[in-house]
Amino acid sequence: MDIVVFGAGALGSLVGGALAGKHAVTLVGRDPHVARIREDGLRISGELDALVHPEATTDPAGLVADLALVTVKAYDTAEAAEALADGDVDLVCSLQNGLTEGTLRERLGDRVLAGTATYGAELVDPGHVRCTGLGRIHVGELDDGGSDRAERVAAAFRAAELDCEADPAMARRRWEKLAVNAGINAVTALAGVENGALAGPPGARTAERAARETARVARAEGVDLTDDDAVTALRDVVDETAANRSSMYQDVRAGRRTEVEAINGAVVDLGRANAVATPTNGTLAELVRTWEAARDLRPPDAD
Ligand SMILES: NC(=O)c1ccc[n+]([C@@H]2O[C@H](COP(=O)([O-])OP(=O)(O)OC[C@H]3O[C@@H](n4cnc5c(N)ncnc54)[C@H](O)[C@@H]3O)[C@@H](O)[C@H]2O)c1
Ligand SMILES: CC(C)(CO)[C@@H](O)C(=O)[O-]
Repeated sequence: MDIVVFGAGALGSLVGGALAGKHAVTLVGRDPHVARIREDGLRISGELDALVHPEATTDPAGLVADLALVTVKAYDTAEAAEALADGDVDLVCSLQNGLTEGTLRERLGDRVLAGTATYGAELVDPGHVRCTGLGRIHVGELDDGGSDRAERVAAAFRAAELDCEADPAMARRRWEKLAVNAGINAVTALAGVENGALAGPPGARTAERAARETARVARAEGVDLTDDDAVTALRDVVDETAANRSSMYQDVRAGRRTEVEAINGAVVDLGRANAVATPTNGTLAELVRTWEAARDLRPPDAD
């Protein structure tokens, strides 16, 4: 399978590098990471160990592939969609956090599949990505139901020894992951703590309120996710990733823009559209925005 990975950062390099052992993979990213891959190959260390030589480019024009994986940060999704629309890709699958498939579908139509990834990846140096945790990838139709194309994508991932399954209930899975991110990411980023700090009060209270709010919005959007489902998923991830720093915590520590708009912000926006109150998500979003604004990390048109 010819695969383009659009957004060769931590997750894109890990997944794209793993796929490169079995498929024709082109990583689309930026220098110096791309330059080093072109020179010396891509080193994968940590829970996975490989040295692979995928194609790598900084040029997003004219991409042709059977499958394009989108692994840019949520706030770069529209740009990725534009670039892919100018190319010739048969299928697109996001592995991003947050609700980004709508932005992709606006530009790319029904070529877009939904995806979630719980592998942990960290870019160590240009040309070197570390797998910080094995996980699972789920792919499927945005509007639920199984499909041959989702099964084909999952089989391609499994052929490269990635843990992947096609999920006929991706809407529920995407919202469950959103509830987990809405609960963990902002609280750990603002409090400066690893995920395990949310195993009990006081952090658990705020995290679980945010997760319950997200479940209520999910149900208003027609997705069958109970408050208990959301809290159980949150508690399981807190337990499984107790020693991890969430991606938003890592972004804040590095002084980078966060994905708060695609996580807590998206919950608030969709809550408003469905007349569902989301006070905890609203407060978390405003606090992270305050941090971003103090460092000029917010886009000029942001409210
Ligand atoms: N890192 C993880 O462990 C992990 C796990 C699960 C989900 N995710 C999600 O995956 C997504 C990516 O996360 P990440 O940690 O890999 O972020 P990252 O910042 O390491 O990678 C994104 C990469 O995309 C590149 N990029 C953005 N726009 C581009 C463009 N127009 N052309 C070329 N390159 C472009 C950036 O330069 C960057 O290297 C996020 O939504 C994140 O929440 C990450
Ligand atoms: C599941 C998760 C919250 C674990 O840290 C991860 O999605 C992240 O860090 O964004």
